[in-house]
Parts: sequence; C-alpha cells; structure tokens
Amino acid sequence: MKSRAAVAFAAGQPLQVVEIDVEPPRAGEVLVRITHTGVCHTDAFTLSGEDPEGLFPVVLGHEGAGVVVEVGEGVTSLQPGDHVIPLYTAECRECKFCLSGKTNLCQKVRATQGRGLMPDGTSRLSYQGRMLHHYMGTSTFSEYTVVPEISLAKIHPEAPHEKVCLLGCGVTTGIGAVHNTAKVKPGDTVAVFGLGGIGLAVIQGARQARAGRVIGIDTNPGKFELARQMGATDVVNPRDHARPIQDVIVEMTDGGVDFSFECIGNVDVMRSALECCHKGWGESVIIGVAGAGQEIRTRPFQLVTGRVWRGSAFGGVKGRTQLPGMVEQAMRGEIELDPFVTHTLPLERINEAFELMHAGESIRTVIHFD
Ligand SMILES: NC(=O)c1ccc[n+]([C@@H]2O[C@H](COP(=O)([O-])OP(=O)(O)OC[C@H]3O[C@@H](n4cnc5c(N)ncnc54)[C@H](O)[C@@H]3O)[C@@H](O)[C@H]2O)c1
Ligand SMILES: N[C@@H](CCC(=O)N[C@@H](CSCO)C(=O)NCC(=O)O)C(=O)O
Ligand SMILES: [Zn+2]
Ligand SMILES: [Zn+2]
Repeated sequence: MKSRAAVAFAAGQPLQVVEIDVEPPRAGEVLVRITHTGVCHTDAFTLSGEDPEGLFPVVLGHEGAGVVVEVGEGVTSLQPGDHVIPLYTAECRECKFCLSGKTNLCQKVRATQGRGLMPDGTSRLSYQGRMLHHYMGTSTFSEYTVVPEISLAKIHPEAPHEKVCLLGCGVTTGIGAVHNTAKVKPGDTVAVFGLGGIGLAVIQGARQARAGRVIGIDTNPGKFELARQMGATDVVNPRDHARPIQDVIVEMTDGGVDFSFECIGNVDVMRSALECCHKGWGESVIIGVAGAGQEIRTRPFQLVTGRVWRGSAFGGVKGRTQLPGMVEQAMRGEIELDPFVTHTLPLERINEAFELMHAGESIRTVIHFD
C-alpha cells in the first residue's frame, strides 16, 4: 500500500515528505496507521549522523500513537481497530531479559531493530523500489508502519493520541527514570540537567515522588518558566557562574544532591551530574544519548566515595505491561501531558519541528497525519 512518510535520505539533510510503499505485515507483525507522533531529540541525533547505529535511507520517528489496521499470521494479542503505542523497547515476556525481573531491555528483536529491519531480517518499507530502513522498530514518521506484535502497547480506545503519543518516549522516559531507575523518595533532593521534554518529565516524576528540592539546570533560560510551573524549586544557568556547575550545586545543597539526571547527551555535563551528587550515597542517572566516539570521565575516587552512576532507557518501563496504565493515568490527569505540547504541525511541515527543537523554542512538536 501507499503511505505518506517523511524520509531521511541522508544524514544532515532535511526530511522529504514523499509517498512510500508499505508491504503487508508478515507473521508476528502488525500494520498500524499512525495518527500522531512527537519529535524527540533522538530523532534529530540520528538524523545528524552522530548515531553509531544510524542507517540511511530511513523512516525515523519513535514517539507515536495509532490504530491497528491489519495483523499478520499468528498475532493473537491485537486486532484491527485496537489503539496502540509503538514501543522501541519491545516486551516479549519470554527472553532472558524479560524474565530476569531486573530490566526492561527485552532483546528478542533488538539485533534486527538495530539494523533497521523487521525480525525476519527484511524491510516492509520502500521508495521507488529502493529499500528504506525501519527506525527503532517503530518508524512513526510514516502514516502506515509495520511493527512487531511484541513492540506494541494496547492502550485505552478513548485516549487522546495527540497527547499520549508522548508516552511513546519522552514523558515515559523521564517519569520512569525517577520511579524505576532512581527510586526517588519523599524529601529527596534532585538535580535535573537539561530542561527539554525529558528533563521536564523528570521534574514531573520528582514532584509525583514528593521530592524536596528539585533543581533545574539549563543553558537556555527560556526553559525556566515551564520548569518552575512543573515543579522545579530552583533553576540555575551554568553560564551565570564562573565555577564548575557541580561546585555550585554542591554548595546550594549542603554537600550535594541525592539524585541527579542528565537529560542532554553531553558527556561533560554527565561528569558534572555525577560530581554534584552527595558523597556516600548520591546517584546520577544518565538518560541523554551521546554521539559516536564519546566517552564519560571522572576520577574513580568519585565512585570510591560512594557516588553511583546509572543509566536508564525508556525509563525502565516494560511497555506492554506498564504503558497502558500510564496512558490511563494521563487520562485521569495524574500524568500531565499538555505542557509538553508546545507546537502542533502537519506531516508536510515536519522539518520545522527539528528547527524549533534546535532553536530551543519547543518542548515537543506533535505531528498529525490528518
Ligand atoms: N535514554 C532514553 O531512553 C532516552 C529517551 C529519550 C531521549 N533521550 C535523550 O535525552 C536527551 C534529551 O532529549 P530531549 O528530547 O529532552 O532534548 P531537548 O533538545 O528537548 O532538550 C535538551 C535540553 O538540554 C539543554 N542543554 C543543552 N546543552 C546544555 C548544557 N551544556 N547544559 C545545560 N543544558 C543544556 C537545552 O537547552 C535543552 O533545553 C537527548 O540526548 C535524547 O537523545 C534518551
Ligand atoms: N543507537 C545509539 C543509542 C541510542 C539510545 O541510547 N537509545 C535509547 C533510547 S533514546 C529514545 O529517545 C535506548 O533505549 N537505548 C537502549 C537500546 O537501544 O537498546 C548508539 O548506538 O549509541
Ligand atoms: Zn525519544
Ligand atoms: Zn523479551
């Protein structure tokens, strides 16, 4: 079938909105009509050419919501008409990782997903006879996309897609990192580096956890007002200080924070985020994605003296099991999504979403296909 899609033909070039061909779903696969998709910084990261797993040409997008159109052979958990959120972190419920009870990082389809292919090693997407790569197993920048059954969360049929699409990545990642990875407790002091979609979701999670002080840090002061509205008790611009930002935070907090979150993808900031943690127990969670060849550094003494470095993918959330409940939390107003949607655009104007992000003007632009 034909589908409108924004295709990334090469790194560093704007997307091109064209009509692509989408093959029917094969065994274990599902054809989904995407109604809305957010644009996450990770899409821009991969488009930039910095992603070691970046492949072109590709249909990017991994923060969507849609409706099942057709199911392939053997699919039992979904049927046409079901409302879904595609998952870039699958949940097969039978691999070693799923059964461990220790991680959300299902590995069942991860290898082929990383090669831009469906689990059988082929693509369902093409343009003028040339194969297009899938992206993160989701490719939500296409009106029609094919996704493994185990990479779809079935959600409430009345959920507003134009908002809950953000639970496909950004909001779930930030809130989940607070509850599942850091396990923030009432009264804890938290520092959040980077106040984009992820950082603001961390702030919302910290407020849910009834954290004490929540310090938002960003080099763009335009992000501060929303951060305060969402629960930051303090905001700091590193550019206002001559000293390293970790020294500023340590002084503000009588020795350091209980938890810090890096929501940028900058390895120097990752170091600051670790080093602003309290001696003896402070924990830093890396959420930001850093480019090819980048490495983190600190003095081992920082860890010897009790600070902990962790990482978090998709907020540690098991998508098929936990995401439907988070969608219902959003429908009840227990997760606030409205403040994240700063812009809405049709697919044809998707490149403007990337421009707004790079200009620091948006939190999330939601793309609609109708
Ligand atoms: N681990 C995961 O599961 C996961 C999920 C989603 C996104 N991410 C990653 O999280 C990061 C944030 O994503 P986003 O969509 O919120 O991006 P964003 O562009 O919306 O926000 C990034 C923020 O960081 C700020 N910033 C940039 N450099 C800074 C610096 N040196 N010091 C302080 N602030 C600085 C920017 O002003 C901006 O407000 C990206 O690296 C993205 O790839 C990871
Ligand atoms: N492909 C990159 C890593 C990209 C990455 O870390 N992705 C995050 C999700 S970012 C969503 O906005 C993730 O979930 N990682 C776990 C995984 O991909 O299995 C690289 O190669 O460095
Ligand atoms: Zn994302
Ligand atoms: Zn699994």
